[in-house]
Amino acid sequence: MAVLEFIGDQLLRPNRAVVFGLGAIAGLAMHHGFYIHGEWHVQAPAIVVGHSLAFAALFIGSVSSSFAGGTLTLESKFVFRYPGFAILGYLVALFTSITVYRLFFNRLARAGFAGPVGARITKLWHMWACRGSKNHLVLDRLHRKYGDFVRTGPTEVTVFHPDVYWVIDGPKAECVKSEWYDILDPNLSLVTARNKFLHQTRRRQWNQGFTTKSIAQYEEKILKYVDQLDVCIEQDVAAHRVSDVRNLFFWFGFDAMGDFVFNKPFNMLQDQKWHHIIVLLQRALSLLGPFSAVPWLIQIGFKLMPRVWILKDWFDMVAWCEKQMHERLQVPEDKLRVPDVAHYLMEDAKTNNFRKESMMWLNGDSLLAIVAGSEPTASVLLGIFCELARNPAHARKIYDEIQGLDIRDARSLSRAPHLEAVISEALRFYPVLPTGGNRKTLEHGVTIGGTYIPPYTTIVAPRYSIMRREDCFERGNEFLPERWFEKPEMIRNKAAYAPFGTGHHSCLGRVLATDDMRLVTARLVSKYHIRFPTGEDGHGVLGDLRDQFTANPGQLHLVFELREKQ
Ligand code: HEM
Repeated sequence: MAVLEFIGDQLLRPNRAVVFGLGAIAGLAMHHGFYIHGEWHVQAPAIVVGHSLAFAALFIGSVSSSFAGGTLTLESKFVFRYPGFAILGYLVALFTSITVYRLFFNRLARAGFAGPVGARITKLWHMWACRGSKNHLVLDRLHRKYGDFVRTGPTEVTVFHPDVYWVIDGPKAECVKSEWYDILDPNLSLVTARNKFLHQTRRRQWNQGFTTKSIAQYEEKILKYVDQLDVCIEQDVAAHRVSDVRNLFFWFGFDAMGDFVFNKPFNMLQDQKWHHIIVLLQRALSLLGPFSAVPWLIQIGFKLMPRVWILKDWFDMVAWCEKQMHERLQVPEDKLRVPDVAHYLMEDAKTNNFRKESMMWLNGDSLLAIVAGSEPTASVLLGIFCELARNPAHARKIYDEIQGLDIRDARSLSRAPHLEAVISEALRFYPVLPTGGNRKTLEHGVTIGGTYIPPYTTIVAPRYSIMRREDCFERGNEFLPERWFEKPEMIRNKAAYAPFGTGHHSCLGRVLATDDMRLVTARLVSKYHIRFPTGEDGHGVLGDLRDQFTANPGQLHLVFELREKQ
């Protein structure tokens, strides 16, 4: 059957069925020859551009061939319809093939994993479900509906089984980080390194900045910000003002991080206002709420529309983080009283004569250090103080046990069991990564709690739900620090507890963050009674929490009152 049919002597018109069919064959070939194999998210921008160019070329070719030799050879109404039929055929076949394959034939479909139909077809379903940045609640609902293994994407399973952390991140783990972690491409960073060897090598460099000695040096700096935090609260007390604790803890987190990472505080506690760049950073991070579900869309946005909407904030933030590192590079080392985290990260760049790749690591790691070193601690502190106000008995117990301990020494405070228990419980109840931290199986797949997860499947392990499982934590939906020392039987399965991650990808700032929380909690509890003001019940901290890879908790206002002893 001919592609073009003659009408009259000269004029041609396309055989629509054939043109449509040819397009459809191309669509099926693209799906089965290319897209079905391997990862394409990083190439997504090139795919969009390539397709746009190819479609445009079809139209241009059609127009120019219609006027071959200066005379019209194609019937005019078909000049645009002709390529249109081909493109339609291509797209219909491509998307139908993708849908049918994902619904009935891919590995997860054949293995019979249950999940919402929309999620089985496309992750755009998930993006829409997360438009309010409440992925932790979206997944929690799916858990209740479908059980411990839920298909939440064409090639994604969300696992609520407590063994998941050990399987995906333990010493024998046969998983890598998922596509999400290419978010900083082309920059490199420790947390986003998907290649195990590269990750290990970079982690060794980071480790040098987290030895017992360097942590002790950072803590000395941090004490200054505990003092400043206290001054802010004193001022609120003197003015009979309610304290905006969310602001205070975030300012504390960023000021302390600025100092121990870049030797450069943001002075937010001192000025009692947000630094404009931190506002920008928080706005930029908010795009991770809905878009984390769709790494290919993030790549398209970042690479094709970097100056549009909130994406501009993201790139301004990245540029600013890089600038901090570059400015830090200019500071002579002998000017530093004690080395900061940047000092250790720059070692590699110096050794390699600031080669391009070393600078890419520095750029990516500056963003990692800024985000990881600030917000997580602030958000758990918010949880701790919300619970202390809700149940003053915890504050009373902490107050009693820290008498006789040095509240400016985190090691000394580690001997206060109720304080330790409150921190452990806050890390469980207010997880810093409510759902983030996806991994991907390799060629052999993995087995979790008796269920086989096929090769090349993304595994999501939502801490928010797993750390509340009733079969792992008795009365898991309640904040009960007692389970961590007086009533160990209330912890039924400790495998479910992984606030700092597990194994070789676990948090490097664990000791530092825990010490920060000890120092702040002990200082404020030793000096103040804490209560909710009228109309506040602390509900907003979790209720308004936005899951943007890291948790962004809601507002909290508290009244601090000086203890009589003062
Ligand atoms: C309460 C506070 C914190 C919690 C709960 C926490 C939790 C975590 C978790 C769960 C991960 C794994 C992320 C992933 O798998 O993608 C992680 C990674 C990391 N955290 Fe933290 N974090 C906290 C504070 C800090 C602080 C203060 C720092 C200091 C800079 C820090 C530095 C890092 C780094 C460098 C990594 C990447 C480790 C790697 O990939 O090898 N964290 N954190």
